[in-house]
Amino acid sequence: MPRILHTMIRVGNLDRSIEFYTKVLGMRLLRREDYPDGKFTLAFVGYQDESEGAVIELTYNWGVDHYEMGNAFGHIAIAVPDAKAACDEIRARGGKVIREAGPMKHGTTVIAFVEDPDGYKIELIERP
Ligand SMILES: C[C@@H](O)C(=O)SC[C@H](NC(=O)CC[C@H](N)C(=O)O)C(=O)NCC(=O)O
Ligand code: NI
Repeated sequence: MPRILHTMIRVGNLDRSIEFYTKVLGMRLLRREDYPDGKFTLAFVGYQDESEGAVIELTYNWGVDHYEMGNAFGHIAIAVPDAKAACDEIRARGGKVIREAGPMKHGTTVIAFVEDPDGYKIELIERP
């Protein structure tokens, strides 16, 4: 049965991103690998091992500290038991909440949005 393994995002500062995904969002750094021939480093972060759940692949191209975000990519979604409490905790840990918890526009699902250090959007979806 195929399954989603990871979503890859390019980041401008790997340590900054690892710090955010582990310390602010509570993920684990699962593995980090340098590819000197390609001048890039990969770091995988997530809540479960890669054999158990989808993860985020942080790609750092050496010397590239900024990417144009454009308007096509949407977000990565995380399930949380209480979206408001999650926003409060993320703020307390220094994270940036860009959309407070509440029912989504045109719908009823309770969501919130957080922005990562590069400006990628992380959606918190309330799943009690
Ligand atoms: C169900 C949950 O996973 C969602 O992502 S719905 C969130 C909702 N999405 C949209 O409105 C998509 C259309 C929009 N025009 C777009 O291109 O992003 C959303 O972002 N709602 C915003 C809000 O504040 O509720
Ligand atoms: Ni979504």
